Amino acid sequence: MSSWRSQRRIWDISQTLRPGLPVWPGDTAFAFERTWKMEDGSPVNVGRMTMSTHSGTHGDAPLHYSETAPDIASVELDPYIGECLVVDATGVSGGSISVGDLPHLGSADRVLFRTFETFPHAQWDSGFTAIDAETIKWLALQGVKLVGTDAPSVDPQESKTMDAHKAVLEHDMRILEGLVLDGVPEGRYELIALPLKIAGGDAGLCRAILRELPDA
Ligand SMILES: N[C@@H](CC(=O)c1ccccc1NC=O)C(=O)O
Ligand SMILES: [Zn+2]
Ligand SMILES: [Zn+2]
Repeated sequence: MSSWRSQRRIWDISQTLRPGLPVWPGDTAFAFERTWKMEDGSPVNVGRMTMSTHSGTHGDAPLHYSETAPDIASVELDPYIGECLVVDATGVSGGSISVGDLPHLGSADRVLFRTFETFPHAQWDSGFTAIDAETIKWLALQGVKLVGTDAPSVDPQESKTMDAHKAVLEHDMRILEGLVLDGVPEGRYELIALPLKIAGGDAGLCRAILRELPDA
């Protein structure tokens, strides 16, 4: 084992940003180009990205669903680092996770839902599993501060009322979307998923990981 590799297993639960990355219908396509090239005599290679704030694995800012709420540069970082519970919701039918679909959670500050058996890296899946607003409210009452999902949104794609996001706002919770949880067993992990500090940002790209908890 490499000397620098920690003893605690790490799961990279982030999408790879790349040209052709499936994005929300009508949203900005991901693009990457090199603007300074060593092959052209530049001392370094430098790239430029064009992307939506909601591309790939990201954290929503409250500003995304409320005009007067904080941007992603202003949110506290505590929700994005700490123990979390991964819940297997791949068996949920009916389009969204209801309270009845939840297992016994025990105490959990952060809950991540795995809705895909296999994450759709190559194509957009508009029929993704959302989360009922009632489920968000129930989680908040259990003390949950952050809800994550491998789906591109906590609301259904066709939602205009954004009820799940509004429930998150009501309870001042935080959201991670576009996680990749394939092969991650249900259970408790350390979550590290800090959103980029973007002034005025309605969301922030994350490099999200799960790490085995230290031996109790
Ligand atoms: N990840 C986003 C998805 C989303 O709602 C969205 C993303 C880009 C453009 C429009 C969107 N939503 C509604 O029109 C979300 O926070 O749910
Ligand atoms: Zn989002
Ligand atoms: Zn969202």
